[in-house]
Amino acid sequence: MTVKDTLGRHDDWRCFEALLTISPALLIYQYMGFLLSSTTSTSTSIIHHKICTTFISKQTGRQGFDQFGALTLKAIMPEEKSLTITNDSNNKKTPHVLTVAGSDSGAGAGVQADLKACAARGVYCSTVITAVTAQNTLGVQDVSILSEESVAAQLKSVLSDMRVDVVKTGMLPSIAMVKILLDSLKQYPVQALVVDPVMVSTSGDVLAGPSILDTFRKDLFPMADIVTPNLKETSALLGGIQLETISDMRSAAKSLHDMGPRNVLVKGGDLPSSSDAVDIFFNGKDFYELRSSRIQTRNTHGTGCTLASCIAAELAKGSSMLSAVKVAKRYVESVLEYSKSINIGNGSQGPFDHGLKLKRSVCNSSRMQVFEPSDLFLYAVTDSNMNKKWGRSITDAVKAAIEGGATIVQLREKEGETGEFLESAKACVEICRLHNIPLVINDRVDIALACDADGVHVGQSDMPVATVRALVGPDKIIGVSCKTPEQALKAWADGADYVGSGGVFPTNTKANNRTIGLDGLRDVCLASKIPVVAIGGINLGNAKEVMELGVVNLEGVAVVSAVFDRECVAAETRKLYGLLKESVVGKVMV
Ligand SMILES: Nc1ncnc2c1ncn2[C@@H]1O[C@H](COP(=O)(O)OP(=O)(O)O)[C@@H](O)[C@H]1O
Ligand SMILES: Cc1ncc(COP(=O)(O)O)c(N)n1
Ligand SMILES: [Mg+2]
Repeated sequence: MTVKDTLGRHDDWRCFEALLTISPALLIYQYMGFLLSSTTSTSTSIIHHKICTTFISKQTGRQGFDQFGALTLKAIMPEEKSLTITNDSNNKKTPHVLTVAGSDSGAGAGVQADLKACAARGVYCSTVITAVTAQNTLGVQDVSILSEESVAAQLKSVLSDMRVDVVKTGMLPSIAMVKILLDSLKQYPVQALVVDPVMVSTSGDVLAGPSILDTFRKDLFPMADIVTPNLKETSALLGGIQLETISDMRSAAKSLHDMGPRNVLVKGGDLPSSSDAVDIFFNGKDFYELRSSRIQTRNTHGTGCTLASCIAAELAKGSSMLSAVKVAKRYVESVLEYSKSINIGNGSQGPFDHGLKLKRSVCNSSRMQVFEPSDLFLYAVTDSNMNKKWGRSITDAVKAAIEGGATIVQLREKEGETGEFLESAKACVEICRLHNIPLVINDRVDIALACDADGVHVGQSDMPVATVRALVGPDKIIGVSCKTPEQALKAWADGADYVGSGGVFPTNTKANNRTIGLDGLRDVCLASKIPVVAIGGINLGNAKEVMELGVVNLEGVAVVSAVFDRECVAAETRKLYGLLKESVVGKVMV
């Protein structure tokens, strides 16, 4: 009987264990053949995984079916040519944290904070909810504890199917729940257990009563890779001791370590005597004083949950404990600093912004509109040499172009220092925002991100569009210079928003650039799936001719010298704008 036959009829892996003792190599051989020749269902792939991990650990003394395990298999069966084992990069496992915690309706702490922290740190997060709290920035208004059966069922659903790397616990409101969790972890071991012994919310409301303390100390802590109590929790766990100094925190970390966890982090967010936020990390051997500046903000609700989730996330990615803790602390400091002035709720403890995104819209500095094809109507592209020649700053050039009617601006600064360029770019962003005109940066994705420009324009030999898109995110504008229909189609497929097509006419700004003429422009426009702006040698003398092509997708013209190599930028831009408006009236699409 082959493994395939057996898998068809049984979901019980114990029969495979028996087979394994008879002929492990044969079984693995058949298993690999099966794996390669069929699409496996979820339940059979769990069985596969178990067979493999058991076999590999028996043979090698190592845990898990990793690249090492795969190589071991190859070593056992070198003659088997069909045994192609995918390498790690193709077979990368998604780091996965399971949080076992309470829900916070205000979404500042609890499961919601855990999900956001893991998402922000690039780790998948599943959830087992232990309680549902009604909570906001004023405090906790209600707590409903879920049934033990429900918690057990949630644990089983996730752990039996989803290959969790790290479990992180938050609110565990009953002794029975702690026991259920520990039983589940015995059945489905994970790489690490991070315990945030949540007892009291920042607002002072009780989330797990004192009766749980003994279970935490005796049952949960010995299983933990790290425990992360705050000062109140540390005091409660140690019989109500006073914690006023960093030296008190050190002794407390030592006493907690004696209860069995492999590492302890005593969090000092609430240490009144310290102007820094100091946490003490103890690994049983060395103490580390982890310091960050104390951010002055009301938005600290959920810092503890976030810190523990971020530690779990870093561990799931493969970090050592100390670096996981350091990264997590730095992350909390950054999000607090970023979110210090965001304003959610009327109470004294606000949530913060894990995704580092809300501030912009709160400050209303971002251009909220999405990109419109009509934005390309009169596209002004700056040139550092021309500005130098006429003795004007980039900001003055941009202001004048906008005054004259430019509908979009691109900073194309091929010379000069990065620091200086960034400062000018930031000033231009402000000007453009004021007038609700999009600002795009040529080539320099780093500058575009640093000044929060509206987009980037890249050439064929600059950074690939798909990479730019991955870096700048879904909401920035990306433009690409294209000479051919093929390039225009690729630009669209890679995630660009518009095409700049040319040079239409010969130009001094790009002396050796091949021109495509009006015919080339028409071909690109007809093939394109995104709007096109014509560029290259366009001026008052020929702009009308370009627009009167009347071809589909052609939305406007881009100009450099025609406006910036002139004494009065605003006046020239205005003339051009008028001309374009005239030619648009009665335009016929081909
Ligand atoms: N105002 C703050 N500025 C910077 N870091 C802070 C601030 N408040 C708390 N932290 C940090 O946030 C983490 C959570 O700490 P703490 O607030 O003490 O825990 P909990 O949220 O469990 O009460 C710790 O690393 C702490 O140092
Ligand atoms: C459901 C739930 N879990 C944990 C906390 C603690 O978070 P914090 O100490 O930041 O208030 C909370 N308030 N609510
Ligand atoms: Mg706190």
